[in-house]
Amino acid sequence: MAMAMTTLISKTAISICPSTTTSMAIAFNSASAFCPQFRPKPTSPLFSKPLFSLSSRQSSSRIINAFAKDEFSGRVGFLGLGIMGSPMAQNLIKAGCDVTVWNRTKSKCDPLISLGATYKPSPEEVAASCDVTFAMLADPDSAMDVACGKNGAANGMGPGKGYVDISTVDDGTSKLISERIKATGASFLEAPVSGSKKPAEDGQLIFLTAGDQSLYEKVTPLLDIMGKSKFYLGDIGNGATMKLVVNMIMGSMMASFSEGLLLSEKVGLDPSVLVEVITQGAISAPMYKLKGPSMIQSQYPTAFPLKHQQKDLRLALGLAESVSQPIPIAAATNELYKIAKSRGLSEQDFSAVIEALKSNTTV
Ligand SMILES: NC(=O)C1=CN([C@@H]2O[C@H](COP(=O)(O)OP(=O)(O)OC[C@H]3O[C@@H](n4cnc5c(N)ncnc54)[C@H](OP(=O)(O)O)[C@@H]3O)[C@@H](O)[C@H]2O)C=CC1
Ligand SMILES: O=CC(=O)O
Repeated sequence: MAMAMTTLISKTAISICPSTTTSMAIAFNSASAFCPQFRPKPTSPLFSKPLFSLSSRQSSSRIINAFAKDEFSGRVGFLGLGIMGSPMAQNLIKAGCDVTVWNRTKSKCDPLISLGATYKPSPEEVAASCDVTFAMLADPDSAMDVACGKNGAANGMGPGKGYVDISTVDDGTSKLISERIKATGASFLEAPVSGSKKPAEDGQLIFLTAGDQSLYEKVTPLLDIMGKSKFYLGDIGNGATMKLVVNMIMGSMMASFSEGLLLSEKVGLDPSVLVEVITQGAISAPMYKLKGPSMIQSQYPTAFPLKHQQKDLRLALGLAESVSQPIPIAAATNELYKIAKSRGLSEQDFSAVIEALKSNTTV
């Protein structure tokens, strides 16, 4: 399994052509055919990337491939317009894509309709009217329901179409959705994202994709509008599990950071100084500087809802169980998020987990 993944990754890496001015120009002209106002993101000369990922700039050869095949005429569906789905769909519209939207709570479609999106009253009708449909749903149940339920997207899928599920779910759910979509003759790609509300707004997400490689290639220009990089990880399930491992680590980091902030305060240190010290050292992570100051003020403006972080920990525990891997730190962390949920903090940012460590929750 590990061997197979490595092979795939290196094949992907080998297939990247070096970007030249000419090839980039051809690529961007082709992308413009899909989304007329498509503009490449400026790339920093200092930008560094892992060997096996594709930054927007490097994937120019794939943009050419996608349009040379001309299998999609460019109608893009988007299902699920929450914290993440809304800005992602907005970026597609702003890039000039022909976007059709649906959301369970219809009012969340209105700002996108104002920007030029078309509305359809069910996932089935979105899928039927689009060439590729993205889905950004809360959890495994909603992802399954929107894809495979009554009036679900699968009913509108068929040969030549593609379904890209970007929700964070477990590999089992992703495989079930894939089977249902592929039974219609359509292609399926799982593509959960790393990066939160702000990266979604800024088109700076990281896509963790797996499934039909031809669909990956076709939607490359769209992923490049919404994100800064993407990984193609091979078989269905690999993207979902990579996302769960990343979020398992993130949840534990936040819990540990919370303990540190509270301990420093209790022993008479200034927690803001702790944040500065961490920021300058080897354990620095953008998250600490971003969330620390508001956590110290007991403010948790929602970027990544705490209920979703707990869902990801729960799914990571299931994943670890399936391969008998002990993850005691994640297990303890999950309990902390459950306490936070029981204190009514589900809809707040996941940094509100710090409240579970306080004797009296005041939020
Ligand atoms: N926020 C973040 O920082 C990140 C989130 N993620 C993941 O992305 C996904 C979406 O997250 P986010 O946008 O933050 O979440 P939100 O809670 O803001 O949005 C969830 C979306 O799912 C829809 N939904 C929920 N339940 C159902 C259902 N039963 N049937 C149909 N639709 C449903 C909601 O519809 P409605 O509006 O009607 O409630 C909404 O569109 C999650 O899997 C999350 O783990 C990944 C990376 C970052
Ligand atoms: O899933 C959350 C994120 O920040 O990534």
